[in-house]
Amino acid sequence: MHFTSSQLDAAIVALRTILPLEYPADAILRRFFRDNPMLGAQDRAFIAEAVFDILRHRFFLESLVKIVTPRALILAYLVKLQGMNLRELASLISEVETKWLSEIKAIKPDIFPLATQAEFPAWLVEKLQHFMPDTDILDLGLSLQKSAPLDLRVNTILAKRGEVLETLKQEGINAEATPYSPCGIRLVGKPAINRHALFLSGKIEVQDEGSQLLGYLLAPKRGEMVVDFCAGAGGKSLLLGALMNSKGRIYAFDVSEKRLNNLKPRFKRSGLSNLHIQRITNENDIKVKRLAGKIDRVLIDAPCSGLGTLRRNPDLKWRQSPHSIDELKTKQAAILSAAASLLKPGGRLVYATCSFLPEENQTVINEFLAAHPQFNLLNCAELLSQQKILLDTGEFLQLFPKLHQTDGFFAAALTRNDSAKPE
Ligand SMILES: C[S@@+](CC[C@H](N)C(=O)[O-])C[C@H]1O[C@@H](n2cnc3c(N)ncnc32)[C@H](O)[C@@H]1O
Repeated sequence: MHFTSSQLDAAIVALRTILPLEYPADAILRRFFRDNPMLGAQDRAFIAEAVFDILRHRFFLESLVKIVTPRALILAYLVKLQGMNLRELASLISEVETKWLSEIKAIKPDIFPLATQAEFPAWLVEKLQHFMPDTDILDLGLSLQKSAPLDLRVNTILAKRGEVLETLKQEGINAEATPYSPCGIRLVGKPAINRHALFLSGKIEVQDEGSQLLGYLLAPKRGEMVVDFCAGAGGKSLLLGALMNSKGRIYAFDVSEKRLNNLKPRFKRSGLSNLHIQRITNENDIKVKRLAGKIDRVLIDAPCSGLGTLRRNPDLKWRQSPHSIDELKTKQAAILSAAASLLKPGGRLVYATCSFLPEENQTVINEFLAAHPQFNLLNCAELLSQQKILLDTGEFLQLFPKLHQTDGFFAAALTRNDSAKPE
């Protein structure tokens, strides 16, 4: 790799801008690129990769550095993670830096405590130790230090997966069908897919395979009434619409106008006509109450810590805390309880998070079931096998990057007993 001093300087400024982590790293980086239009495509690619890799390995890199500065982190990254040798850097670094970098060259992560090796903050290791042995914590941490693949969802309203794979192949884009999701494609590498004709024509969307499986777990049928309670930018609403062949009605609810606005252009591209996008003020909004007992399928993609997406959002480790997780638990329980009241007897509800913490997952579900005896748990492995998806993680769906090459999703499926009257 030919590496220039201007690339080094730009990466240092980018990292300095991001490191306070007051906002999501990807949003700050996007703004940084907007404010620095003179950076070329190669510079941007280098900076983005360096910044995210440094965040993924920040605890290790910081333990190699005497005084933590953006420059020291980038130099340690180049030598330790990019394997750059000191001769390549000679014209860019001082004598003191050369000496320090040669001293750290042989240091391996395994001499450090578990939290550093796993790249988890101490509070998270402590939480995980309640239900996982240290070897599993390390495995989980290591799997989340890798960068995530780019997964696509074929919009089956407009295209077939085989056709899309063929088109990508003809263009030299290396891609394969995902192992579980019937409409998923996994790319090798990261081509700029959002400028591709398949994307612009609505035939494909970017969506992690794990996220796609949530749609198959809900399995909405044509003509049904469906609610995507925390629709956000609508990744899952669009999949639900395609599974329903655009027949029936989907309400895409969210409290965030901004996120719902991001759904609008995607909806336009999708060829769907059955999506009703509605902002709600909170989970008890009158728009929600009006639909009580009328809905066949409810998806709750709950606001969560996002720790299962650390491959993509490594900065979440510093943006979450035991306190924020306590607050999320309360919010998740309130949303689950409000959204469940929408369900018709015999209907299906899927509660999902991209977290691997039981307190955001099993605990929320178990407490809900204890307080709402008219709801029963359904077995996720059986529901998926009804969709011809052979993936058995037990009664809950629980996905891990190391085992499934997806983000760390959790899902539970519930049904309301036929005999129960809506609340
Ligand atoms: C995990 S994100 C959803 C992502 C989205 N389903 C997708 O596939 O792109 C959680 C969403 O919950 C929304 N949210 C937070 N509190 C809410 C509430 N009380 N009612 C409905 N949505 C809420 C957030 O604005 C956020 O968009």
